[in-house]
Amino acid sequence: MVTDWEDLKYHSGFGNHFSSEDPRCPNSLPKDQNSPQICPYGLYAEQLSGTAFTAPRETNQRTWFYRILPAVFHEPFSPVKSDLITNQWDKSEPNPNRTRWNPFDIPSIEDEKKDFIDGLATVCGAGDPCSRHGAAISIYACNSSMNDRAFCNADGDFLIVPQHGALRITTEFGRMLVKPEEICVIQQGIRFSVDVDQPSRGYVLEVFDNHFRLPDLGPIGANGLANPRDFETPTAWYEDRECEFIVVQKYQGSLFQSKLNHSCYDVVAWHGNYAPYKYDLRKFVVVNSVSIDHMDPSIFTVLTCPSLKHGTAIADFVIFPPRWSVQEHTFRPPYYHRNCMTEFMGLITGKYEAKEGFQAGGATLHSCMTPHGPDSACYESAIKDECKPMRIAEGSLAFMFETSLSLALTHWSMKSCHRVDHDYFKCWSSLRKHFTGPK
Ligand SMILES: O=C(O)Cc1cc(O)ccc1O
Ligand SMILES: [Fe+2]
Repeated sequence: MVTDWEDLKYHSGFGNHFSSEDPRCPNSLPKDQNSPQICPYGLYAEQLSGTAFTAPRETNQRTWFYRILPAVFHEPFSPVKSDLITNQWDKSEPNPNRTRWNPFDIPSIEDEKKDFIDGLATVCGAGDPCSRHGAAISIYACNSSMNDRAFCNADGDFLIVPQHGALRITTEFGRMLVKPEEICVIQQGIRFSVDVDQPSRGYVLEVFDNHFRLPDLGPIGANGLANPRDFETPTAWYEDRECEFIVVQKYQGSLFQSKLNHSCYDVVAWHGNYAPYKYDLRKFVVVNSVSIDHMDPSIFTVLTCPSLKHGTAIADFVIFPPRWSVQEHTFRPPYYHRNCMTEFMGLITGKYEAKEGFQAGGATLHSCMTPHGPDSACYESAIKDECKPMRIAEGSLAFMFETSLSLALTHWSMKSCHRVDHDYFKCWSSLRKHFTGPK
């Protein structure tokens, strides 16, 4: 069947309990119960648990699939070698330096065919999927589609930020088109395949502890930042296709593969609240100071993965969208700072206000307590600013993965990708004294 991905229908809302049927099979969802003796259309019922059975009701997440064959129908897993994906940090030398990467290479199809799985490389991370605590940040750079191959992450949830090229993502729940300036979340255990039309690149944040949720709004009130109704979840779609199909599963930081004799996208209907979603970052409602001073970037939090320490995230996903800047007699760019959290930044498009030389498709890492802030040119210009209302970051979109974990860097990111900008520290080397001395 030919799909027009631009016309796909989605369910709207964050964290809702959805009911979804492929329109080709009306009434395929069982009525009034999850496990009838025989399901409609002779489907198999299968539960996917995203939280412990006994998790409190407000956090409990699970989905019921009604599928042609249950996922259990597969050959045993065998290991797949992967040099680029890792969740083992003990081989890394600690390195507190401010690090900047020039745009990560996108492989040309003439050189080497690479799909989303082949093109996924870990940049940094901490913790461990075995103890279910930690996070990892990766880059994907690929040029071909995952034909009859699916990926399934048993270790945690993926938040995917496309930077170049749209992703056509097929999941067990249905399909979603995710373009640059949109993001998607595909949770632990959900099988998905990524198709691309052109060489493509983006960023991935993986969390092991918990699922992402919307941040609390506190005194902001009931509206603002990312509004729940703007999150979109795929609607049921299936194919009944016999073929040689491979599922690649990441488990304890290593890859394994297993063969099926059919497409794993055979879910005719599903219901539940454990489901992937996408979000258009242009819909974010920006809140900021309208009097004086620079607010902390937590006001730009789209999604947060909380830790057990109240108010402290395993990882926040924060964006720096185009907005009005109106604060008076204020140093408007980001302040100089040292942070107990670690900040990884990426640039989807345009420029980042506080830094020359930060390029779209590249990244920066400012590790915990490593000093950073605007470059010298930004400082000199901001202290002379007339502070009139003005648009900032027009046509630009930067983001930050901010984590309470202290991240270790991989050999790939520091050496073999050859993208580290060794002159990054020079951004600050022409800072000069402005001290006027005692009167
Ligand atoms: O370091 C950065 O560029 C990110 C950042 C932006 C900001 O406006 C305030 C604090 C902060 O860490
Ligand atoms: Fe910062």
